Amino acid sequence: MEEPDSSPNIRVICRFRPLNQKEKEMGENTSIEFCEDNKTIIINSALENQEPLRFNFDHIFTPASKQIDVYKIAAIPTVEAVMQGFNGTVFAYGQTSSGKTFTMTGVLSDPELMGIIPRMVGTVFEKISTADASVEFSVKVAYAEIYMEKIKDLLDPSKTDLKIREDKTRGIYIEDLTDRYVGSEEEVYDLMKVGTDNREVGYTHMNAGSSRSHSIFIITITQTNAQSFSTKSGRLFLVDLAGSEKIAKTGAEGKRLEEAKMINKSLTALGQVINALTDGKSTHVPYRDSKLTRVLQDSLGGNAKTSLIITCSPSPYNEDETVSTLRFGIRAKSIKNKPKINREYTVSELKLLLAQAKEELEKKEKQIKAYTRSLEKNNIPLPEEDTNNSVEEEDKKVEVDETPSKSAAQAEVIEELEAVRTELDNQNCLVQILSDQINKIQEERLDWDVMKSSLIEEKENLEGKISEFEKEIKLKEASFSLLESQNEELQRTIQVLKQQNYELDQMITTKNFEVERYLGKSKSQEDVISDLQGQVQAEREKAAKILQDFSEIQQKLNTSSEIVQSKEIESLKYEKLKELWNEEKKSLITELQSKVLKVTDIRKDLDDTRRAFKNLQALLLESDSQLRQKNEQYLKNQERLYQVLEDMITQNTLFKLDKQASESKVNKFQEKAQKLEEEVRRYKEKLLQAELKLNTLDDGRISRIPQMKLTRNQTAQLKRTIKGGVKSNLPGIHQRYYSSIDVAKAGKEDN
Ligand SMILES: Nc1ncnc2c1ncn2[C@@H]1O[C@H](COP(=O)(O)OP(=O)(O)OP(=O)(O)O)[C@@H](O)[C@H]1O
Repeated sequence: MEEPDSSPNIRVICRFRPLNQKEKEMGENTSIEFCEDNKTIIINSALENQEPLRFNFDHIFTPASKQIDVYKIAAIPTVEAVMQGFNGTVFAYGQTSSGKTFTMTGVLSDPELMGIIPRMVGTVFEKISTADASVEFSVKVAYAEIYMEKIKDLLDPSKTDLKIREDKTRGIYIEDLTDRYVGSEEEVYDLMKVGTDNREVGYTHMNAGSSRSHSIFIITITQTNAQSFSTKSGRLFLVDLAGSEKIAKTGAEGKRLEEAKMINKSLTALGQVINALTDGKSTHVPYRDSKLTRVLQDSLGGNAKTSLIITCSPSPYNEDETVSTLRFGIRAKSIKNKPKINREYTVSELKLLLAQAKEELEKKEKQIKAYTRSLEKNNIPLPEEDTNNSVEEEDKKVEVDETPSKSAAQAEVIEELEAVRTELDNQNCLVQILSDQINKIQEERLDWDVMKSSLIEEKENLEGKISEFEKEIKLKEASFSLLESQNEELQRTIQVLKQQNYELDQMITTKNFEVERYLGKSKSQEDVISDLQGQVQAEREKAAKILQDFSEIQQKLNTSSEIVQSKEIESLKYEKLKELWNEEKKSLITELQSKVLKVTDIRKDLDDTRRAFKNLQALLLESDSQLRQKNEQYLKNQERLYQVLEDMITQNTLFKLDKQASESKVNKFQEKAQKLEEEVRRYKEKLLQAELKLNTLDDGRISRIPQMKLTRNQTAQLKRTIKGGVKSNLPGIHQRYYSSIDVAKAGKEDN
């Protein structure tokens, strides 16, 4: 068994067809050199001065390759992946008449020449027949074509302009496209025949049976495990593109010309999508530029494992087209897809997810409680719970979210829960950072408060000291002015005493002069002189007394001047001290003001932080209530799922009963059919005998019995399942000859 492809890249396989009759007539030389590694080719151009071109692909098939080999390499990994629940695409691209339809469909009636599509169908049913009996499969088939930019349903040609839609569970799909349940490969071949007959095919100068449309054959395989009810669903896209052509070369005109233009336009859009996906700089991929690229959106860069088969002609006559096809393949090789298994969860898987979610919820609740405690510890009030919160709205939202697939809804809820959880984690982190900050700020604030009160105390002390100083200064100023006035008084007294001293000196001098004059004039006057001398003596004593008083006053005056001087020095010192203190006071006031400003800032910060903290708390509570609501919703969903499970079990039992009844009916019908066949055989024998008789009697007047033309029954489409390990009841393609459903172009001759 081939291993499914694990690379996300598109696999590109190149196939060269043999030279056709027309090409052989132009010469059998080929410019293609196939290397032994089966991955490289060199094109030795017929043009002069043209360097050989080298191309490398995942595999290259020579013109001698067999259909089975192409199938093994190009398609088996894809069908394996589809059976595992991946989406898979195989599409063929190439010049007109290069062998796309031969590779994709081939000759249905010939086991050797049949192409990829019938072989894949065979593999699907083979895999179902060997699968575990506990797995139930349903296989659906749809067939569409894009012709002149319109999508036509090939299984119901009345649907001619179908629309492309996209949704979460189905991805990109064609709306209203007939999807038929099939139970065997033969049923699929029948539908292929119906579709191929409805396809736009026409004669061109290059290909007598040229496909004028892009065809898309879709097989959807859904597997349900009957025990766990888990489902996987893989969609297989098998695309046969219309061939690109040079209009001048194909000589298209009229309707063919219009078709060719439209084909080339959509292939150009395909090239542009591939360029945008691979050039590494495009921000937009123009999938919507054509129906083809929109339908192939998941296959190109999306959810699918894709193989591209590029088909080429080996003739030098088609060298340009071959090189351009090879370049297309090289570009497509670097497209990276994102394939994933399309599955739905089982009840037990959902239960496990629910248990995990509950565990998460409990963890969150514990965290919330811890935060609430820490908030209370920090004296931060808890915001009031908003009980009016729109539970109804949330319920509605969940209901709307409930898409057709329950598992998708569960997955979405889980995803949302996960998102809420991450958000909560982030918020908790923030809350932690903020509460740390708040604690730090509160500590700082306490320090500031202590500092502030010590500063205020210091300020008050200083102010007290200042007023004491001022009082002292006032006292000293008063005593100083008193001293000054005393000083002035003393000065005045000194002046008076000096004046008196001077007058006394004058008087003594005058008296002395008189005495000397008197002594010189007469001795008799000695008595008078001694009297006068006594007077002088008395006057002298008086003067001496006055002088003594004066020197005492002088002394006093000196001491008071000294006192005044020392007072003056003291006053100067005090002035200096006052000045210094004023400066210090100023700087202290400035410092105090800046500290007060800082405290205000901190208070503001604290208020902001508190506000942010409150908001976070609100968010936390909101998230908490959302989580609780989600949990409730989960439980509701779980109940609903149990209900669905019970319904399904009941249905299953009913189905089994129905099946038994149907089987017995079928047996009865088969018995009846056998009897009828027996009767028909008898009638045929009788008829033959009668014809023989008639022939002997025939005179030419008896007309022939008209032949009955059988038409295929259009059965109503009920879901049909095939049990794993059960072989389809019709013979396989290898045992049956399909003369009536050969592909229109099978074995046709080229022009
Ligand atoms: N590998 C091959 N071996 C033998 N015959 C082939 C091979 N590939 C193509 N042919 C024949 O070449 C002819 C053209 O092939 P086909 O119709 O598959 O081309 P195409 O690419 O689908 O053309 P268009 O784009 O015009 O529909 C057919 O008759 C087909 O049988």
